[in-house]
Amino acid sequence: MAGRILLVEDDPGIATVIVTALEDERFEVDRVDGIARRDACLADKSYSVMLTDVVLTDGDGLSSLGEVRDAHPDMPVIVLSAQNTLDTAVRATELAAFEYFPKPFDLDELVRAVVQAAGQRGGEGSPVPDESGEGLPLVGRSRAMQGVYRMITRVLRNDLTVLVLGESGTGKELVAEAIHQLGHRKSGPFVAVNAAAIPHDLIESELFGHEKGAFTGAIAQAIGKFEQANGGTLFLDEIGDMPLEAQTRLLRALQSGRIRRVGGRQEIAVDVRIVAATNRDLAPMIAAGTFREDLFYRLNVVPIELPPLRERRDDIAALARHFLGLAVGEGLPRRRIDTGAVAALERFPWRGNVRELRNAVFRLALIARDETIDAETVEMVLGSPDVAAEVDGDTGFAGALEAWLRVSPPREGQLYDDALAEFERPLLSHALASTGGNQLRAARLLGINRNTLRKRLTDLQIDPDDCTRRD
Ligand SMILES: Nc1ncnc2c1ncn2[C@@H]1O[C@H](COP(=O)(O)OP(=O)(O)OP(=O)(O)O)[C@@H](O)[C@H]1O
Repeated sequence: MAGRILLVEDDPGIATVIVTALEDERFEVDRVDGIARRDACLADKSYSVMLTDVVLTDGDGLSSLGEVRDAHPDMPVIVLSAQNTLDTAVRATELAAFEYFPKPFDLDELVRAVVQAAGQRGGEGSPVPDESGEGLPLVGRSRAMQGVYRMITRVLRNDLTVLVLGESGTGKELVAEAIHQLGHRKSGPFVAVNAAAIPHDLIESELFGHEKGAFTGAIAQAIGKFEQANGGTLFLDEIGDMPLEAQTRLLRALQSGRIRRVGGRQEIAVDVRIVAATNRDLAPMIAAGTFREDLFYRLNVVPIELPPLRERRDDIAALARHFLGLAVGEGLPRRRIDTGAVAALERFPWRGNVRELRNAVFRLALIARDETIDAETVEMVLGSPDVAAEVDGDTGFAGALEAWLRVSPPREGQLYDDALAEFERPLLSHALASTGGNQLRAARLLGINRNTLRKRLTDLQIDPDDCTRRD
């Protein structure tokens, strides 16, 4: 049995259709037509999910939903209603209903939501099931991930633009794939484009395509990612790395639903669902003028934030076992992991998040001497988790560089100069401040020629007087 469902529905026709569909999915369904019988059932048995209509023979199904939720906080509730008013939807959502289905609804979608809700409640398998009911490779049942799954379910039946946020390696691309595979566009293409991996001058042609002869090297017409994704989902990864001109064209395409190939005249209508992702903090980039605010609002319709792995350590055990399974598929020896090893893995900082954990587990599977990986093996292969955590706290220059890169997208061909200038500016200011503005002494302290210092101050537009005043 996939789970026990309580259906509160007074329309016998609708009830029969729902019961049959759920029984086909191996659910056991108790059907009642009013609030009194509902409460009797809830007092008697435990249910995986409750489905309820709003207008019932003996009252308003929503009015007492609050008490039901308080008495059964783990039971997801799906509200079905013919009253397709915003008010009903808002009331249902305020009562923390798992999903709200306005009638008439698509039966397949309802069944899928029930399967999903039953899975979230703690049944076996992944909380985000795919069409066949098999789990998608999104592992983890931490509270933080439950919030992510909940958001995913909210966007499956619509085309709202989703912005997936989170550090590198947290699973943003996996979330985009899940939205596509579980959503109503699943029969269409899923096309991913990584703005950080494409040279800046080619991004527009990559996204929108180009006509023959549009630029040197455009020897034939090319179809861009937007057109390739027509009818499906376009995943715009590392959106924070997109140059400003391309951002402008992207915004225009999103606003109009039409694109124009580079060098082309014709506007082409495209029907794509956009899921964008970034590991950058876009707010300071917007403030610095490197990311368009209007594009941000256009993309940030439904933000889904993936927490870093260190904030959901209770997922590490399940992820480690999942990756040991994948390792076998990659031809590595079959291994098990004991609780001591899991406890050790839970203490690492995992700056590289799930990706880093996956690589570490693969390494463990490869190098471990015994069939069972224990804490000692973890330490031998990956080093001490406590030392790693300590080093991690002391981020030093590397940490500062990372923080700076997060807000300043590298300018093609300029990164070295930009980063050195960024570092040199406070260094020269510090040297001047600590020598009371005396350039000769500052040059000696730095170990550089006085003329060099003067030239660098001019190049970097540093006023020596400012440095002494500030100190
Ligand atoms: N919840 C998860 N369950 C199983 N595997 C996961 C999960 N999250 C991430 N992974 C795996 O970790 C790796 C990194 O995930 P993914 O590429 O989706 O991260 P990302 O956030 O898009 O990274 P980046 O920002 O660097 O592009 C992939 O191999 C992915 O399959």
